[in-house]
Amino acid sequence: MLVIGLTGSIGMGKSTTARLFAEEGAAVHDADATVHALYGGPAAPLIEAAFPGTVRDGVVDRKELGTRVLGDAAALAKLESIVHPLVREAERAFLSRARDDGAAVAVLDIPLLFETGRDRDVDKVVVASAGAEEQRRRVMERPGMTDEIFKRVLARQTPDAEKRARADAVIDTGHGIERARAQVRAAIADFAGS
Ligand SMILES: CC(C)(COP(=O)(O)OP(=O)(O)OC[C@H]1O[C@@H](n2cnc3c(N)ncnc32)[C@H](O)[C@@H]1O)[C@@H](O)C(=O)NCCC(=O)NCCS
Ligand SMILES: Nc1ncnc2c1ncn2[C@@H]1O[C@H](COP(=O)(O)OP(=O)(O)OP(=O)(O)O)[C@@H](O)[C@H]1O
Repeated sequence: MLVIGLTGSIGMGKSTTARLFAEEGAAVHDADATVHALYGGPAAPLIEAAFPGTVRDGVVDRKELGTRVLGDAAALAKLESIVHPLVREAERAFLSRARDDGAAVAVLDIPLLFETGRDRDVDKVVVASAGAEEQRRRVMERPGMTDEIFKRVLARQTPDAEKRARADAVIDTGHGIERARAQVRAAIADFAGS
């Protein structure tokens, strides 16, 4: 089974690209979605203990948690030390299931793939990317997003140019779905032949 690590900076089209891989038959695991699911279950008591007042009715309030951690490097590091081991465990279980199911291609969608050294754990790295202007436009459309938060998230992420330079394939999400789909197909064909 070929294991692809899919990443991209905030708003660059990772989730959309992951969906395109799924439509080509790949088994796909989404780290952000796993985090969100954990916040409604097993991680909630751990988060409440570390960041009191961020859990309501047993579910982590992500907006409140984001406000607490995105401007505070030490708080974000503490949150990541709680969350990342749980996400890695979920990824291991997913890969084992995908192997048992006979999947030819598995995709791990990991926003912090390079930042956490996970690029070393996968066979190929795919980066979703669009221009900086398009990225800003997409992210600023989101409810509650501010210039300040956007800057802080970017500061924590490996720059897009470096991500692209380190990728085995880049998917351009700035020019519509069909162009991105063709590039996803080309990447799968290229990896299958190498
Ligand atoms: C800060 C939180 C509460 C904000 O939640 P929210 O629903 O608003 O955003 P969401 O989770 O969908 O993330 C959106 C994007 O933000 C960026 N992002 C998320 N976490 C981080 C982080 N620790 N460092 C840098 N960028 C991040 C990624 O590009 C991600 O795709 C949440 O992202 C979180 O709990 N992050 C810590 C866990 C983590 O590191 N997740 C990344 C994948 S394992
Ligand atoms: N190939 C594409 N063509 C047109 N629009 C796209 C394409 N890829 C992504 N988009 C649009 O860009 C926005 C952000 O995409 P998406 O949610 O996939 O990004 P993301 O990288 O997963 O974001 P985040 O880092 O915040 O999780 C969405 O509105 C989506 O519809």
